[in-house]
Order: sequence, then C-alpha cells, then structure tokens
Amino acid sequence: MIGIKKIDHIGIAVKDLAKAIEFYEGLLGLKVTGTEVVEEQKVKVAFLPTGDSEVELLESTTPDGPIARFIEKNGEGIQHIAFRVENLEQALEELKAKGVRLIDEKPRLGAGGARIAFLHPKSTFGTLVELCERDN
Ligand SMILES: C[C@@H](C(=O)O)C(=O)SCCNC(=O)CCNC(=O)[C@H](O)C(C)(C)COP(=O)(O)OP(=O)(O)OC[C@H]1O[C@@H](n2cnc3c(N)ncnc32)[C@H](O)[C@@H]1OP(=O)(O)O
Ligand SMILES: [Co+2]
Repeated sequence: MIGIKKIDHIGIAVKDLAKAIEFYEGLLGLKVTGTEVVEEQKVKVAFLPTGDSEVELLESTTPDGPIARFIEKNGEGIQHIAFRVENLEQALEELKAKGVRLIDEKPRLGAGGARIAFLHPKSTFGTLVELCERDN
C-alpha cells in the first residue's frame, strides 16, 4: 500500500491570484500563510489552510505553463488534488509497477519544500493527482 495520510491540498487554477485571495480571505475568512513562486511548475501559489488540509491557489507565471493551459481549456477551477504520502519514491515505484501512468517518475520540488509528483489524469479516472511528501 502506498500509505496516503490525508488530503494535503486542493489545487485551484485562477487567473488573478490577488483577486482570488480577496475572495478566499475577505469573504470566506481563510488566511494566506504563504505565497511563493515555483519556477519548475511555472506558477505563483498561495496556501490557505483549512483544518488538516489546505487550499492551494495557483496563478500561471507564463502563457504556456500547465495552469495557463488548464485555464485556456477549462476555465478557472479545481486543477488537481494532492495526497500526502509517507514515502514518495516508494509510492511512485509501486504505482509504476502496477501500470499507472506517471507524469513525474522522480520527485520534483514543490511549494514549501515539499517533494511532489503527478499522476496522469488518464490513469486516475479523470482527476490530476499530485502525491507529496513533507518533512513536517
Ligand atoms: C506548486 C505545486 C505544489 O503543489 O507544490 C503544484 O501543485 S504545481 C501545479 C501545476 N503543475 C502541473 O499541473 C504539472 C503536471 N501537469 C501536467 O504535466 C499537464 O498539465 C498534464 C496533466 C499532463 C496535461 O498536459 P497538457 O495540458 O499538455 O495536455 P492536454 O491538455 O492535451 O490533456 C491531456 C488530457 O488530460 C486531460 N487533462 C489535462 N489537465 C487535466 C487536469 N488538470 N485534470 C483533469 N484532466 C486533465 C485533458 O482534458 C486531456 O484529456 P482529453 O484527451 O480527453 O481531452
Ligand atoms: Co499542488
């Protein structure tokens, strides 16, 4: 078993991070605990904890990144779900061995120093799945 601990975060693609934060903070009352640019993913992200999981708002930093492409095709909205795992490398090995299509064969650097990897939506019944491992 790959040992999923919880939903780490839900990734929401937005066109304008500042405007989205106005809604999530101002109207929903959540609090942004950090914003960060993740160059490798071509995104600027904001994290807003909700109990044991977080909302991750994502704005594209380029017109050709995965978030820009997603919005072009689908409009703004939920782009991925991220599950926290104990051991990401082992999880990826197991899933690969079972024929799951991996977008990332090896962990990459995510926001907040997390190690992350994505599973292709064609292998997960239509949802882009991120697996992430954190030290804390
Ligand atoms: C900062 C970090 C963190 O948390 O630490 C993050 O989250 S970064 C979050 C942003 N980074 C990422 O998303 C990286 C991983 N994503 C990718 O590599 C890509 O976006 C793919 C998921 C492979 C999609 O690539 P691309 O847009 O080139 O392909 P495409 O448009 O031809 O899509 C191929 C098929 O997958 C579907 N598809 C595409 N994106 C999808 C999504 N987000 N959810 C569900 N289905 C999706 C399309 O509808 C299409 O299906 P049909 O063929 O049926 O039409
Ligand atoms: Co994410």
